[in-house]
Amino acid sequence: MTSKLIKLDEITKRYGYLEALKKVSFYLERGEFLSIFGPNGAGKSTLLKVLSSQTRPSSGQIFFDGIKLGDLPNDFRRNFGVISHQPFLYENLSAEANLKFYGKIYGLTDVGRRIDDILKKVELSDRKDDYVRNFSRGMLQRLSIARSLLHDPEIILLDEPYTGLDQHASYILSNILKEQFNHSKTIIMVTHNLNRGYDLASKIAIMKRGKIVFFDDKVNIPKYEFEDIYLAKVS
Ligand SMILES: Nc1ncnc2c1ncn2[C@@H]1O[C@H](COP(=O)(O)OP(=O)(O)OP(=O)(O)O)[C@@H](O)[C@H]1O
Repeated sequence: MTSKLIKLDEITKRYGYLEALKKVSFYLERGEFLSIFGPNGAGKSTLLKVLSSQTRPSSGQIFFDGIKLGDLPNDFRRNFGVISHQPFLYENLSAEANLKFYGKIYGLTDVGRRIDDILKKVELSDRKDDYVRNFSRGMLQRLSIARSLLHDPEIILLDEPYTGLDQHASYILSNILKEQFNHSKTIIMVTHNLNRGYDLASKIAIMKRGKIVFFDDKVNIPKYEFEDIYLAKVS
């Protein structure tokens, strides 16, 4: 086992003539929390999609634990929890039925206990029998967080997870992410919220026009300087 849990080697992603990612390289060790910032269109979501195998890179290699993505067994995807713009929930099922469905896909044996625990964490226990079609946007997002963490994944990828969450729900999510980080999960989060992203992270990346233009340990970046660094890198 290598300490480099995730390694990207010159990842390029083209959509026609547009290069959404241009030779992106970095690595993360197990248990790190990387926050990725950058303006609209910088390639942040594309990077997460490539990492979660939702789209293939045009060139370059991704390694997990030293093994090429293409050489990993199919069930390797179980190691991922992905929170993206799509909730991946069935509107005509209750919250609990949705989670049971995912529990079955992941072959979880203790699904009842896990569902109770995770619904408690996202504060939806009292709505577990309600149809998802009647959920507000923030409740959908909370259930989507519950769905993505139900199988206790090693690697958590989040694309703007605070979108649609009110202050209390944002607080709940931050606490869940801190807990996951304390349990040595490896986390990559794309966010426009400099403050929150900085506070949670152990590493910081800034992207611009498909390139990583800044990548460093948070300990090297005083918080009071971070906004200036960000603005200088993206302008
Ligand atoms: N499926 C696609 N087909 C064609 N172009 C795409 C596709 N997905 C993304 N792009 C383009 O790739 C570039 C990077 O998009 P991406 O969504 O990765 O940016 P982003 O940094 O996540 O932006 P935002 O902050 O607005 O979410 C953009 O120019 C976008 O228009």
